[in-house]
Parts: sequence; C-alpha cells; structure tokens
Amino acid sequence: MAQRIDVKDLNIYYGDFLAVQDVSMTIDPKSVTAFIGPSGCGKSTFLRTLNRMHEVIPGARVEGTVEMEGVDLYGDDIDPVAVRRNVGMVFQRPNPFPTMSIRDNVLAGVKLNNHRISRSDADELVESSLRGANLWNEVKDRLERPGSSLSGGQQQRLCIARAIAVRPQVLLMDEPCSALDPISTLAIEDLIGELKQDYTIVIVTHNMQQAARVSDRTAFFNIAGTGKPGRLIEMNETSTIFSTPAEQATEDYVSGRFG
Ligand SMILES: Nc1ncnc2c1ncn2[C@@H]1O[C@H](COP(=O)(O)OP(=O)(O)OP(=O)(O)O)[C@@H](O)[C@H]1O
Repeated sequence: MAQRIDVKDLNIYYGDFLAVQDVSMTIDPKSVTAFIGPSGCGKSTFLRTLNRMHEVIPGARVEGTVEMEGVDLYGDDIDPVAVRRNVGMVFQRPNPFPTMSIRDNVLAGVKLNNHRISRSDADELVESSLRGANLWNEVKDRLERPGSSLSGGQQQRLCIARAIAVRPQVLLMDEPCSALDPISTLAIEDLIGELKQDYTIVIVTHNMQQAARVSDRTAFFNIAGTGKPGRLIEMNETSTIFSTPAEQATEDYVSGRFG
C-alpha cells in the first residue's frame, strides 16, 4: 500500500512570496520521515504540497515535480481530490466532527468520497480502522457516543482511524502530538511505529526527541532570515542527523545551539 515519493526542484509560493526554495528529496515507502527545523522554515508548507493541500489557499502554487511511484501529482490529468484520498493527513489539533458519533467519524471520509457501503462492510471498516489506530478497545462499547466525548489523545487516534479508513498509501502528520499530554503522545508514537508497516509516513515535529524516536530518516529545513525562503539543508538517516550531521547548521539545531 505504501508509495515512494520523489520531489524534484520544488519551489513553493504564496502569491509572489517564495516560501520554500528548491527542494529535492526522496521519501522511502513504509518508512517514517521527520521534517524538523525552526519556525517559519516551511515544513508545514512543504508537507501540504505532498497531497496538493497547499493550492487550496488562493494564489498558492508550486514549480517542480512531486512524483509518487513515478507519477507527477501535479500532472495535467491528475485529480487533486484523488491525490488527497491517496495521501491522508492528520493535523496538529485533533479535529473529529464533534457532534458526529465515533462510528460516523471513522466513516466520514469514506462517505465524502461517495462510497456506498453496506452496514456489515461499514461495521468491519469501523472496527479495522479503530484497531489500526489502537483505539478499538477503548471505544468499542460506545461507538454511538459523539467524537467530542473522547480525550484529546483518543480524538487524535480517532482522526488517524478516519484517515486510514479511506485506505490511503501515504499519511502526512503535521505536529500530531503538539496538543497532547506525554502519555497520549507516546500512544501516538507507538502507533506511528506500527503504521509504517503499511504506510509511508511523513511527520512534522518540533520535538527533537520525537523525531529521534519515531523516524527512520530526518530532513532538516532552515531559513536564512525573515522574508527569505526556507530550504532543505540536509536529509539522512535519523541517527546520522542527530549524531554526525554534514552541516554545521544542522548540528547547531539538533544540539539546541540554534540562534
Ligand atoms: N497561508 C499563508 N499565506 C501566506 N504565507 C504563508 C501562509 N502560510 C504560511 N506562510 C508563510 O510561509 C512560510 C513558511 O511557513 P510554514 O508554516 O510552512 O513554516 P513551518 O516551518 O511549518 O513553521 P512552524 O514550525 O512555525 O509551524 C512562513 O514565512 C509563513 O509566514
């Protein structure tokens, strides 16, 4: 199910503003890739180009290519909605539909895609998605309760269940633990470790320990100053980035000497 992503010479704009310049990288299938770097260097912006969410902002556009298994996501004949189905996203703040039941939250993406499914298929999908998100045991007896009845960490796992219910190939996570307590954070980190057996996962995190714990490869982005574009400084095995990075700026950032 997982897919390899090849980004080539990507420039990312908001109107005339070049927010991220000249990124090329390869993201391996069935692995976890972490994006780290100081605020404003374009991690989230770059992440959103991987499922064409960037362009929903008026004036936002890209130059260059993002290939998934060799197919350019920005090709003329590519439907952005299909791309977003294939490349799921989990956001910083858990955002289940609050009044919708837990069950319907899991099925929300599937229903949005106009897939008609039988009651028994839906039951199976709800169970497998909630199991996949390590939430089933906690909610199996209250599937009709609203999404808002869950704790923050449970809500985030519900959002992950909703994302995987549409059977994407890639999961993008934009600081998925930043609104969670340490125990819920560990639960999500464990889950990420399990999900990578099936999915290609890309995670933006401000938490260096988290990047070190969950990712196989790490990409460090940096920015030369306000108004300047963010750039990819280096990308390598996570252990290398945290022990013997090639660039001084990376060393300064990961050792906390930044700025
Ligand atoms: N909707 C937008 N319109 C215009 N500029 C934007 C928009 N979103 C982000 N930017 C700009 O793009 C640049 C990169 O922002 P982005 O949020 O991607 O950085 P980031 O590395 O994810 O930051 P943080 O770690 O603080 O979340 C910044 O200069 C930001 O001000």
